[in-house]
Amino acid sequence: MNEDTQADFTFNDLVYTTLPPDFTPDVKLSDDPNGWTQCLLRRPVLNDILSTPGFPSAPQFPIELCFRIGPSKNGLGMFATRDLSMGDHILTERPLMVTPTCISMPNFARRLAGKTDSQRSAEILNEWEKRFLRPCFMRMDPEAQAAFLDLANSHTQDGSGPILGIIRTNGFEVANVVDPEPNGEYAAVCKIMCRINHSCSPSADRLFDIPSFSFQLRATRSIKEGEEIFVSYCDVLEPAADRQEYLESYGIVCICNPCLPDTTASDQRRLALRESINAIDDDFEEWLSDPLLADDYTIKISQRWIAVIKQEALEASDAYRHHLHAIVRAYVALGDAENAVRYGRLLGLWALGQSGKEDMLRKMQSLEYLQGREDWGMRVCVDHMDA
Ligand SMILES: C[S@@+](CC[C@H](N)C(=O)[O-])C[C@H]1O[C@@H](n2cnc3c(N)ncnc32)[C@H](O)[C@@H]1O
Repeated sequence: MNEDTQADFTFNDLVYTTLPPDFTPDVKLSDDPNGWTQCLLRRPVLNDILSTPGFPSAPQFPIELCFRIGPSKNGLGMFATRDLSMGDHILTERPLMVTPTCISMPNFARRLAGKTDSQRSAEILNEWEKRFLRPCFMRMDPEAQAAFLDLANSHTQDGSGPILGIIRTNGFEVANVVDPEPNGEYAAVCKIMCRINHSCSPSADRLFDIPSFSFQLRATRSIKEGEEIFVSYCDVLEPAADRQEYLESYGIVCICNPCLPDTTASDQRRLALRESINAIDDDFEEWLSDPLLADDYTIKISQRWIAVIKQEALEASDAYRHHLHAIVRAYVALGDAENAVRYGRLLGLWALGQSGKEDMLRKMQSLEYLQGREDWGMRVCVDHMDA
């Protein structure tokens, strides 16, 4: 890549840029094993990224290769090549491209007056491709362009150009790169991570680390050698019909287990699970202040919900974190060292899977930390027969 194609250029408030910045002449994308990302960003977002503490830093890679990409029920997919446990690091990857999911075109909109809906839609898609996405694509190294064009495209019949079609099929939300204004989300396309298929009971999750400008993929539950690894493209606690509506943008008719008819029982479990989160704090306060309630009152409640989470294979969902935390909090309040550490470790592994950071795991499985909390031993154990 040479300096001409590396230099930033702006279009209205949008900036075409290469991250992390590197202006070394004659350096090719393939010369750096971590690669670069071609980005189209609004100026405030770019400024936020550039001023993030630690940016730019080298990505942290897994110790060994533990997956392969191969044929699946849904085109290519990712498969484990060894047994994996919750929190295990599967992949680190810098995206090929990051672009906004929504672009306002106020001047262009005037040209659409008097056209039919389908004409308007075709012209908007064409403008988006030509004016906004193609310049970003043209900044890529030829190898990156080839890898990008090799990705799946489920939008070949709806008027999307090839670049937009590939972004719509593969784009993963970059959760922590967001404009302050409405519709300010961004989508990232990666060479390897975009081969992972969707499941409404996923086994892995991805997180984006701004300082290294890379995704990390981690297991959210045990995965057996040879098993396909899935992430979720949607909110897994939504009912099946709502999930399906969202998944249509990826060109997916989901056929994973919880989406197979009849979905009523699974929908009810997921809805109840979502609502269970709201009751956790009230149950805990009630338990703390009522010595007549059994010592394991809130623990049993959360354990029952964790059984539902396992039944639906939803360990990746936030509901798992909430219920693990509720159990840790109860054991801490009871001053039960063995169980506080046991569940603290599970909570730490969950957090590792979501954040890629080991410090939470170290903290949550440390008895010293748990005993140092102000709520340690807070609930006075009473003999219920005498109470
Ligand atoms: C991000 S790509 C995943 C990798 C893709 N299978 C490939 O061959 O490159 C998304 C596409 O994979 C397919 N896909 C992924 N998950 C699916 C699922 N649960 N059900 C049906 N199709 C799925 C759809 O064609 C979707 O448009």
